[in-house]
Amino acid sequence: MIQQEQERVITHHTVTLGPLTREGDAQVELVRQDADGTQHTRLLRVPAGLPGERVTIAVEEPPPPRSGRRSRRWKPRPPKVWITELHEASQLRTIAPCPVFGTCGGCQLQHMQYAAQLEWKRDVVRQLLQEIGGFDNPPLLPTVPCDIPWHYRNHMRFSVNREGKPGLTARGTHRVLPLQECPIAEENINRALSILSRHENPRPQALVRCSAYSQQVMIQPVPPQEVAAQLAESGLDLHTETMEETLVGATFRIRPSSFFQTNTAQAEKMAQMVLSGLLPTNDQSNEAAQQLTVVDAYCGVGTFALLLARHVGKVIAIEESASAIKDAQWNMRTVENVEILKGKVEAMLPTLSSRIDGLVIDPPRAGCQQVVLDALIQHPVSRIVYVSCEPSTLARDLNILCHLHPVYRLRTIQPLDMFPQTAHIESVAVLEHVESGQQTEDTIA
Ligand SMILES: C[S@@+](CC[C@H](N)C(=O)[O-])C[C@H]1O[C@@H](n2cnc3c(N)ncnc32)[C@H](O)[C@@H]1O
Repeated sequence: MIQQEQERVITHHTVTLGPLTREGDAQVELVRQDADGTQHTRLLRVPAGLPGERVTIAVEEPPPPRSGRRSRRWKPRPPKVWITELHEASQLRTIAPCPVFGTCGGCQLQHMQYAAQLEWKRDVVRQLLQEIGGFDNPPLLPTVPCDIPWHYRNHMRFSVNREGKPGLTARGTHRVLPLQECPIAEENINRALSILSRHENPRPQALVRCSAYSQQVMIQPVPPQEVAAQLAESGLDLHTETMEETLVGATFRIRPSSFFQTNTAQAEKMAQMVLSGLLPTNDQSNEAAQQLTVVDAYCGVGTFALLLARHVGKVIAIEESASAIKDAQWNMRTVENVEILKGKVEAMLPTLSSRIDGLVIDPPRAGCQQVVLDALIQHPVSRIVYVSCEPSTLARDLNILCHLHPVYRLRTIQPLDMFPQTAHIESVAVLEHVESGQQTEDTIA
């Protein structure tokens, strides 16, 4: 069936959905036959679908470029696809609570039962470790669940539309869906959002951060007095330049542009995983830990550095962002055994790796640069905890450290669900140095 509205060309197809892509969409192959019998197969991604489901989908072709406006950088957009009818639902399906789920670019998995999300994330990590990492049987532990997989985000960056209303953008577009609440944002962010959405906000964005343990919220740009008064009336403690968050009993100061883990409850579990991955566990463990020098590479505001400093002899923390460094210096102001280095990990770590006992490394999605991996291969470190927000680059780096140069053994790898309802996957891998001649078989410790 073809429906034409002005320039919109929409076709409908009844199909059975295939596996989920890494981005959390269901794949489907559409086969079209030409008059001469030639078959054309087209791979489409269906948001809010699940493997095995029988559905009717609508496919809207992207508009052609306006004549004369085609630049050299123009690329055809993928078609917009959505489910119009669900004929046979998967047993893993649940009702997505958000009215804009499927259209909004924020979440991809609200329609999937939470236990199935955890299992899917583990399977993705396993597959990437096998295909990219070269691990036949990786020591993969179950995904650590988020105890309450809703209202967990302590940081939202809302886009603001022409009318000044904040919201999130629709998938694959810059179109703002104005929102008064979001089911994955912390309740205090939603409270602030509902107030902001009654006013005209400056474009292009409104950043809202909150604490999981207090009424502090930080909003940028700084709201005008009238809005600030309404925020205060609703019980929120408005901060504009810095705010504080608590993690494993320590207080961290955070500026608007500094990185801080987005899910405070899961960050607590992650911090414990980092500590148990790096600290010795024998009878003399306290004394032994006091002898260690460890590096916190890509340290942000110093989360792991501050917690490690309670246990080890010395921590060296490396970070390039000026804003995060200022926060880290404040966070570590009373701690004497942490040295904070401002600069790039790729410039600093090679000068340090020969004299350290442990390393926690938490790079951005792109993973570690080759020069960082080279330094860890040339001067092996006894224990490494690699925290990753992108399992494909983690698998690539583990392949280099454990197989291409078999210097480390992968002891454990564990996904940790930092981002429920979305396709983002965080993992923590623990590596240990293998002396030459020892076997490098991967183990679950
Ligand atoms: C994923 S965050 C980790 C932060 C910290 N470990 C935490 O748990 O809060 C990555 C951090 O690395 C910093 N960064 C990115 N590239 C860097 C580089 N080449 N050298 C040093 N720091 C970098 C970013 O500014 C950011 O603070």
